[in-house]
Amino acid sequence: MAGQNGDSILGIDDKIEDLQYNNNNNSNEVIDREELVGIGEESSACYKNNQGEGGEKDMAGNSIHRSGSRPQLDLSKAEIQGNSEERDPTILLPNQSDDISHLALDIGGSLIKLIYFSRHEDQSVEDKRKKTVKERLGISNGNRRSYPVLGGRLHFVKFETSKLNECLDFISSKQLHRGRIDSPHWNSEPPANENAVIKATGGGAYKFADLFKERLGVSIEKEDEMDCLVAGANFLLKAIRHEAFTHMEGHKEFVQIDHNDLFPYLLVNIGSGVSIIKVDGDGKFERVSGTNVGGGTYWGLGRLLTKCNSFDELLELSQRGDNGTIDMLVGDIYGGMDYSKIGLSASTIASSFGKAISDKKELEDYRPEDISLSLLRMISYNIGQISYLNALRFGLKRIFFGGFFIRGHAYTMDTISFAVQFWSQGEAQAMFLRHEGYLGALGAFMSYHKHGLDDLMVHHLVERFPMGAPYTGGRIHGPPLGDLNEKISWMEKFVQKGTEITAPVPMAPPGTTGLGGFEVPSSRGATLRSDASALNVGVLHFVPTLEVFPLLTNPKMYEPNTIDLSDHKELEYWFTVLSEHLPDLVDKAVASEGGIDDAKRRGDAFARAFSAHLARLMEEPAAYGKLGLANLLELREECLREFQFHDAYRSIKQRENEASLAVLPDLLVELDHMDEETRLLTLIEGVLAANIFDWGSRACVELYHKGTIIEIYRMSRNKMQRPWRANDFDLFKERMLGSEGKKPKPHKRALLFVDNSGADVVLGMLPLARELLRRGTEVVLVANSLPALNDVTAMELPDIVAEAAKHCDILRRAAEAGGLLVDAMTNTLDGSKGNSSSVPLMVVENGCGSPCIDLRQVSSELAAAAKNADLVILEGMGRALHTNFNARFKCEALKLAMVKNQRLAEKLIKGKIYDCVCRYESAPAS
Ligand SMILES: CC(C)(COP(=O)(O)O)[C@@H](O)C(=O)NCCC(=O)O
Ligand SMILES: [Mn+2]
Repeated sequence: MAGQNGDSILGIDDKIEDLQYNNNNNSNEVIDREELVGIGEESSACYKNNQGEGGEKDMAGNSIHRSGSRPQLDLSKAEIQGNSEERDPTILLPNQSDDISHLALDIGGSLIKLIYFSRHEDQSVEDKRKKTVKERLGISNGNRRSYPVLGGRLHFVKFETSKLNECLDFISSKQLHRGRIDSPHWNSEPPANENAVIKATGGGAYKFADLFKERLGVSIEKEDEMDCLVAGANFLLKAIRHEAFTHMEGHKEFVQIDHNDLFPYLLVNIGSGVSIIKVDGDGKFERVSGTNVGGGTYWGLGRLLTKCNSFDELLELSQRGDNGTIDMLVGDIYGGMDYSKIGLSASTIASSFGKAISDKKELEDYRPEDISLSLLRMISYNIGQISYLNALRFGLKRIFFGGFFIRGHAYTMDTISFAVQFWSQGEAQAMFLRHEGYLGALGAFMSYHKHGLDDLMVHHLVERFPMGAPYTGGRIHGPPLGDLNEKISWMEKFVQKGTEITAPVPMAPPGTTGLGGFEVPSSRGATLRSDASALNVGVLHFVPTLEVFPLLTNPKMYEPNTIDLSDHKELEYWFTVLSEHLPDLVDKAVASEGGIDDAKRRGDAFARAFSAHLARLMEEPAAYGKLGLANLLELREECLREFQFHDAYRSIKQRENEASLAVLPDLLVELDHMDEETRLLTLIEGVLAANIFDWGSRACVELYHKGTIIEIYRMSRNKMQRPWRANDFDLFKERMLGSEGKKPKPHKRALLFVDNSGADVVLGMLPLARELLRRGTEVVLVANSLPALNDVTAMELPDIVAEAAKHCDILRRAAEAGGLLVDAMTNTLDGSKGNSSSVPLMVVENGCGSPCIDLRQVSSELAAAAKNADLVILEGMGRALHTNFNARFKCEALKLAMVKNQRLAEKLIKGKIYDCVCRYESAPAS
């Protein structure tokens, strides 16, 4: 191994230095095959699948504490009710013991909407290191509330009101009614059952109160329906980033709502009937109008006229309808012509169902499809028009539509939008809500006192889309299934249905006439997913410890994603990349769990689940909110965790750490023999070169089969000559070393967002950190909270630092000062007990478990560390390119990455694969 046989770590005298990168598509060969003779064995030993190594040990052999992102659910005795081959079978989880804190219901005329909150187990381990870091960073443990707010998840479930018993069974089987309702302390024991109270709104809260008492022994506390609708809408609009969207001619676009400029607005809730509410603030509203022609009318009339059995079936029929056979159109009156003088196209509906007067036809002569579409258009236009007239009445520009009538149905939304646009001549805007049907239930939920959720903000909420009940849109009740065997067999049985479902996305090109009418409904796909809206609602995770990164110059304008996936070609490309990577990822994941049969089943289930997500998003990219590459990469990690793969690259990371730590001492010696300027350049080159160790890049993974870690590292260093494609090194050098004899002040505190394990962190970022420490700058290493690909985590870093510190005084003293060596180190370089005169080296977690980082949601630890920082260093493709490439900071920023993807290199830096980015941005003038 290099360093051990006398070769220079930096590649001087390197015997493979003449080897060239070859950027041809199929051959990312860095190392000539002949040169590889003799290293094959070592190579495969380094990178072979670690079958049979299922242990959960860290580098030091200690057990790893897994901070799983979900508590385990008891799925024993879970069963499918009825025929499991049915389209929407019901699954009950009789022994599920999720820790339910609050349950709220909206019992409407057609549907029961149920929301419940399950707490996270408090898994935070407050070790000595964390305590020291907290002390250093001045983070107090005091809570601004008089009672704790723990993280947890909010689940959304619905039932047909006609099947109330199913709802009661569900509540009972999951013991939702025995929650810790109104307990001032969430960790106290549940109250006595006989006093249990459930908050509920909607007419059914009155109608079915006795039944709830009889069946569940709980009292229903009724909440006013309008209060609840408004509270629910206000909560969603303030707390969920991608909640409201416009939908015009099949095009969905999320609208950023400014919390300080939300009121007044018009809320139109389309349930069985329609309520039109002017909202002026929290709890300040007036029901200004309404109409009895609503969802109930569509369903009621539709059922009579078409003999459909369900609302969804009726809606599905409309997808194939042609309302022109039954509606009287302008063209029917004007001999096929537009009535252009008043802006009406020939296809505009002059009179809904108007043709039925003149035709000598009976009901049976009309196609049910046409009737359904005609009804849908009639009701949607009418609601849109009445809503607009009310908006006009009060001078309101924004109209939010909610209620389960909409069901995420593209054509319904287009029709309403069209009516608002047409009558307001573009002055008013119709917006829709992703949680459209849950406003009332959410409001009832918000009415519980002391759950402490009222002042939660956007950054406290993370929406996840686990596989399970909501995904297939079946009547599968309960939270997304918790995990393991039942879940896997569920996946095996049902995921196929999930991928078969066709989303209500526009299939036909936009077809307006320009004169105020659709020629063809632009959003009518061939088929309609039966339960469109359920698919668009995930599980809301409340993470009260998340904060906005304080060093962002303009958090409101901040967009983490660099690549715009609304470009369909781009979307297709990245979907292909992720799909093609899947078999390799599954191999690694299964191997990380010892390759046993259970792991293989889980691996298969993961692959199906993730592919189903991709298929779903390919159909409707905005299904889960605004989609960026970072979301896709995070979704993959979440999906792995869902199938209990907590660290697929664990063994690989461990090997790479060990190999890199073995050569670190030699590297440090070499660096120390250099003058300041050469050293700084060498350090930055080192970071860029070592970023080649990326198991998420197809090209890099191919490389690893051709060389050992150290060979690849040295080769990469040798190819690291400047100019780099984006090269601000001279600016950075001037800031660090000064010019014309002037010595600049060192930075006070630098935040180093580290990326991959192994050479990347050990031979790249740690030596850079050491240089900063040497200059008197405090260094905070910022690492992932949860594993993602081969990224190093905050939990793993202290051991790595401790190992490195054994051979370096600067690191040792700084690590001691930063509380990293509390009990990890015994052998110091000089055998002495460390003194803490050094500036500290600290480690904080970033709050995420993805290769990218959204700086709107970071850990409170990181937010605290940022307060005194004057330099941010973002490293790696995920953190510095896919996300944050365009982010602007209040302090200086250095973005370092090797571009390990040809397409990204062309797009971002007009370069080629393996080009490097060194972007330095000075602090904006204050
Ligand atoms: C997942 C990654 C962002 C990780 O890169 P890193 O942040 O470790 O530098 C990157 O490997 C990536 O974008 N991979 C997909 C593209 C590809 O395989 O070419
Ligand atoms: Mn990485």
